[in-house]
Amino acid sequence: SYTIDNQTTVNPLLTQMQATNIGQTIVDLSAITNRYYTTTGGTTGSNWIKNKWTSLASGRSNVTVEQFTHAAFPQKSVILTIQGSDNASEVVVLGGHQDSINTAGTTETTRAPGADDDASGIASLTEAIRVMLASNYQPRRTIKFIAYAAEEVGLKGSAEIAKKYKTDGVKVVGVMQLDMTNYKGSAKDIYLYTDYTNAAQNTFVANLISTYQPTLTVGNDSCGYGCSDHASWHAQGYPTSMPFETTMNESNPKIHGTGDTYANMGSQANHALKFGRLAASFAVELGSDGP
Ligand SMILES: N[C@H](Cc1ccc(I)cc1)C(=O)NO
Ligand SMILES: [Zn+2]
Ligand SMILES: [Zn+2]
Repeated sequence: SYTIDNQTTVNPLLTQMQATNIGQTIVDLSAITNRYYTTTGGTTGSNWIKNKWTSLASGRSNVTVEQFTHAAFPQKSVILTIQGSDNASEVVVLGGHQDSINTAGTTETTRAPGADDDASGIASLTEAIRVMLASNYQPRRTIKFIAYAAEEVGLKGSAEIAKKYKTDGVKVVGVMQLDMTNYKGSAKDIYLYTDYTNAAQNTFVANLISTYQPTLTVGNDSCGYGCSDHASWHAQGYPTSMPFETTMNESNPKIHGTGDTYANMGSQANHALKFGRLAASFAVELGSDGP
């Protein structure tokens, strides 16, 4: 049941979240030459996220950060887990992908900043993690934040993780994907994608926006293919949602090349803040439900 009843917990978190923090994470990640799944930059990016999330988790006994070793490639996904209290067997997943690509061909030295695609999603999630942990929030369900490896080359990281969770019988009650959150290319603020997602959960996400960010406008669109990691979870039968930055037709033309930079998004992260706040409200509202 998608009840929205944690305003006293959620509202203070949203006011603490800052676009400048999100912007700094985008700058730091996009400074790496590339974050391609087979280069040293791809490993550097994975380690950067691990170190960042580990520092946010310091002092919290029920929070762990791990790197997930993938069978077929060197870039490791990063998973931060906030262990639940009395409903810990039910798991809420929020993710974005850490890898970047230059479709002209990505080698060790090819520049692929990936500021929007998808440093912005990782940065939105990181700011949600920061305020949730700083406030000592304790969920009843378990909450996992995942920085997926190798999305650009066929959703490889999320496919391996989602399959493992299904095989292991993990009860994932909801998944949110943040892929590209900082390019404001369309009239409305947040577009909820309707393919490879769950309609009931999408309605819940729309209600989260109207409850916690009432000035924002919401639209719908569809990709027409498995356009990001939510499709990996959907394929395993889990409920997913993908709030996206624009309509399909107005998507960021600079992605997958040297032009996907923070500067080309106005050197600010105001759009990404909306998605970070949505992630925090999704995590707390779903994470606070008992058995
Ligand atoms: N294909 C996706 C980007 C992408 C996703 C959705 C839409 I609409 C437009 C573009 C990708 O490159 N993800 O990393
Ligand atoms: Zn991409
Ligand atoms: Zn992407």
